[in-house]
Amino acid sequence: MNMKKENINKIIESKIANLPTRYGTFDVKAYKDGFQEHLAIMSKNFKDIEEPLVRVHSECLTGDAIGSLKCDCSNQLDLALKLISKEGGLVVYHRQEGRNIGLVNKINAYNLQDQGYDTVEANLKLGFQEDERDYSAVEYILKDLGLKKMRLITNNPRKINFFEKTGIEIVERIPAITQTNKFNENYLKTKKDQLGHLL
Ligand SMILES: Nc1nc2c(ncn2[C@@H]2O[C@H](COP(=O)(O)OP(=O)(O)OP(=O)(O)O)[C@@H](O)[C@H]2O)c(=O)[nH]1
Ligand SMILES: [Zn+2]
Repeated sequence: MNMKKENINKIIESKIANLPTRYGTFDVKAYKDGFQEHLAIMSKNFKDIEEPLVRVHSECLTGDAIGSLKCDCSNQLDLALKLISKEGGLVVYHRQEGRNIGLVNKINAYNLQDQGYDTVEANLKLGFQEDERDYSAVEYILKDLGLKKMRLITNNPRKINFFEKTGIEIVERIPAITQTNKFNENYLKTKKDQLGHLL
């Protein structure tokens, strides 16, 4: 499931295209790494900014496309797109659904959560690690786009640890904190208590 280092050489890149959105017009570039296709979404002034905002957003079909209230993904994506359209920067839409266990397994994890397991316990019960994501394709993308320094939008210390080792300087961490609701309260608490999120 994890992306292997050796696959990185085989990444196929698209050209850059214009994408008008409700947040403004972005430049987009797609990358294909095996079965996973990722999207870099850049503000028009991205290349001119020395320390751009960067958000690495993990795919969440239920949150991003359907408006699920079980997680904070949709709100975080909205926040990131608003911020980069205002201040300049980049969102990498990283297609590692369900912390890279895929949609079928994530829905099975939700089924276990319906029975009382939390987000970490459910992953473990299904035979996965609590977080199966691998950010090496994102590293490739950031370097392809010439990024040297960034203001990283995240609460996740694992992401920070990974990108600190890439040689790209994190000059600032911007919290990705959005509104909680009664359905995602426990999810956020588990992220804080068990996954170490800076919430
Ligand atoms: N396996 C699993 N994945 C989930 C669950 N809820 C959300 N996800 C996935 O988690 C990913 C988002 O990760 P989060 O842990 O919410 O946030 P993060 O990206 O690690 O951290 P931030 O940068 O602070 O937002 C997306 O791929 C979601 O599909 C769940 O209950 N189980
Ligand atoms: Zn989500």
